[in-house]
Amino acid sequence: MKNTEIKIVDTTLRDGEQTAGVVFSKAEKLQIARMLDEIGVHQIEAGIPVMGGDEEEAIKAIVKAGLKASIMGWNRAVISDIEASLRCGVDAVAISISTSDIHIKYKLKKTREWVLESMVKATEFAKKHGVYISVNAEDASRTDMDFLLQFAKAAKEAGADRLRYCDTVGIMEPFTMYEVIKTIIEKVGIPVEMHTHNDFGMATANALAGVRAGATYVGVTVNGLGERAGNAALEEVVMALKYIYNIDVGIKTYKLRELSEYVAKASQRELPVNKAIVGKNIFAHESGIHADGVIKYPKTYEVFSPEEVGGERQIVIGKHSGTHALIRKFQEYGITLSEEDAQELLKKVRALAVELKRPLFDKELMYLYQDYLKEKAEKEGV
Ligand SMILES: CC(=O)SCCNC(=O)CCNC(=O)[C@H](O)C(C)(C)COP(=O)(O)OP(=O)(O)OC[C@H]1O[C@@H](n2cnc3c(N)ncnc32)[C@H](O)[C@@H]1OP(=O)(O)O
Ligand SMILES: O=C(O)CCC(=O)C(=O)O
Repeated sequence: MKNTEIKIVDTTLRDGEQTAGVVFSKAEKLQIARMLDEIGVHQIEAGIPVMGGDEEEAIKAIVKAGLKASIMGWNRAVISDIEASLRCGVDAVAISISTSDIHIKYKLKKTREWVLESMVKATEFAKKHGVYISVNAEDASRTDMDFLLQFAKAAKEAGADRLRYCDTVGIMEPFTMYEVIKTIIEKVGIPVEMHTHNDFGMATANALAGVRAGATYVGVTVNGLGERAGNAALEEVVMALKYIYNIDVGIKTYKLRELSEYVAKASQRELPVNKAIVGKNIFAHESGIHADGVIKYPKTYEVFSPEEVGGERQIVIGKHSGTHALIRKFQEYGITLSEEDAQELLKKVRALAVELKRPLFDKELMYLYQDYLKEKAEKEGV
């Protein structure tokens, strides 16, 4: 597949900020938009203009920043929402409406006909104003397939440039996702964006399944922020496309860690140390067999190098270490350990790591080494 075919649509500033309790300041929104633009995302969903106030000001500031990325405003299928987007000067609008019967009946309290009519009216209105249009089928994954196809066809006829398939409650799994997206593309012939949620931990897998079926846009958020369990994470999707599907979407991946750390701080949602791709510990190796392998040839236990995502490798000395890692650690300090010294010292390392319930700092290793030398000298009667 050609690399340029898949486009990344980032919604950190819309769905990401909808994470319960998260608020970005206007300055943070602008800075995140700049960083997203800098790493090369195709489109930034900047927020919800109809909210007015700070949100509207932030979106206007992002538009004025003159970024390379397309700037999208999110809207309900409501004309006044779209008018608010147009006032912000965005070049793209998302027009969203629920398509599942459960949403239509219990949330909107309307009918399928009303949904079609509202979407078509809103799309035709936006089309007249010359903006790019994504029509979003909210709760698409719980929507009757015949109705979803009818909705997608009507969106295309009304002038939509793409359909956003929303797995709103994260209920899909990759095998079904593949079939559904393939059917939409074959039967309607409209470009599809994947918008997946992580309620069952499958947001990234579902997004990839959609790409495999022919979707050409992937909606993501930095660090997987978003409603409830969040959305497919930008860093995961980009790296998985590259290393699992061999699709390079042209993102400057060496800046991912910096972006993730900024968003973690601005959102006050700390990055777990084992967070895929950008966690602090994902290139940390303690186990003897792993550390030995990585010292000899990093690809034995690393799919890509830490530098590629702005991270760094650490060889951690702790309970599970082996002699190869220990010898190498002491080499960093100009100390050559014999095999026998390393074996003996390792016993002390293990005992102390168990006592402290953590790996050891370099300073602690040096103290252990000094103790070991003293004991050895005493034994030898020196
Ligand atoms: C799955 C998602 O992420 S959808 C995006 C969700 N994001 C947000 O809600 C964040 C921003 N939201 C807001 O600021 C407000 O909810 C606003 C400005 C959009 C609307 O505010 P209010 O007018 O006060 O309405 P409120 O939010 O309480 O209720 C939503 C109304 O929109 C209707 N609605 C919901 N979705 C849609 C839609 N896609 N298209 C048309 N109408 C919709 C609801 O049925 C309800 O209408 P009702 O008043 O006739 O019952
Ligand atoms: O993206 C949309 O327009 C729908 C709202 C959403 O975020 C979702 O359904 O998950």
